[in-house]
Amino acid sequence: MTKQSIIQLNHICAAYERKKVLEDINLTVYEKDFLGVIGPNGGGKTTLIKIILGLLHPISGDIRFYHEGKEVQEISMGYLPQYSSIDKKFPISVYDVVLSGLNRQKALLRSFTAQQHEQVKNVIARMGLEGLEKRAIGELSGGQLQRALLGRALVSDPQVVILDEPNTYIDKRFEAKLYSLLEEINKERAIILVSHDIGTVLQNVKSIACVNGTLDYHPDTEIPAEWLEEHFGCPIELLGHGDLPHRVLKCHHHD
Ligand SMILES: Nc1ncnc2c1ncn2[C@@H]1O[C@H](COP(=O)(O)OP(=O)(O)OP(=O)(O)O)[C@@H](O)[C@H]1O
Repeated sequence: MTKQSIIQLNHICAAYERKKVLEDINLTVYEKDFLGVIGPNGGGKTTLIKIILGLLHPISGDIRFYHEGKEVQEISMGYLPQYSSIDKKFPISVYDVVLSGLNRQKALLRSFTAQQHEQVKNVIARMGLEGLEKRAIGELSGGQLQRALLGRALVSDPQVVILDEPNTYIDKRFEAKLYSLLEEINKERAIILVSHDIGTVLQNVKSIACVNGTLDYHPDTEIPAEWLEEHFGCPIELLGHGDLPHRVLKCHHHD
């Protein structure tokens, strides 16, 4: 069976004022894909996500969306932003954070429907946040906040879930659970995962986009060690995941 594309980026260039950040990017995301986006600091990973989400317009190139093989205007996307971009002091409860994930589906000037409130309750239960519905986000642990925001990303039942650096929420206990939850979610929808943590990415994703101004796509998790060394400029620990898990510690010297 051929894989159906859902997102296609063609020759995308992106810039902030005059500074070019992404150059001639081509990328296809497939149905039920699990795409890892890796790359060094400032390489343009978040910019790529902003382009996909429509939050930033490319200076050239185009982005197309597909549903069941047909081109459509847009597809539904859920987004978990970077921890550093969250205003933890914002006075909003867990329930309202999750509910805000349905804003785009709410009819203008209408209240949320009973069914939408039911969706919120179901997601809160799935995220293990029952009992915390009324708690302000500023009073949550990193892991609880992450689950509330993941609930917000999932509540609309989107076709793609995009997670920007989910491992910066600093809750090691939840991390293993997060990845088994993502595996579950991936049975029904595509996931795009941005992360610095190459080992975790390689263990969990199906395909990889290496971003550093330009984009190198790998349809599997075999990334040439040369790319990692050249673009990260520091020793990289690779965690293999064949039949026998193994670690390869790449070591090199700076001049
Ligand atoms: N709003 C902005 N205005 C101007 N420059 C920006 C803006 N956002 C990002 N940049 C610059 O664009 C480049 C790419 O940033 P981006 O956040 O996409 O990289 P990243 O790979 O996600 O980095 P990190 O891993 O640190 O999150 C960086 O040099 C950054 O300083």
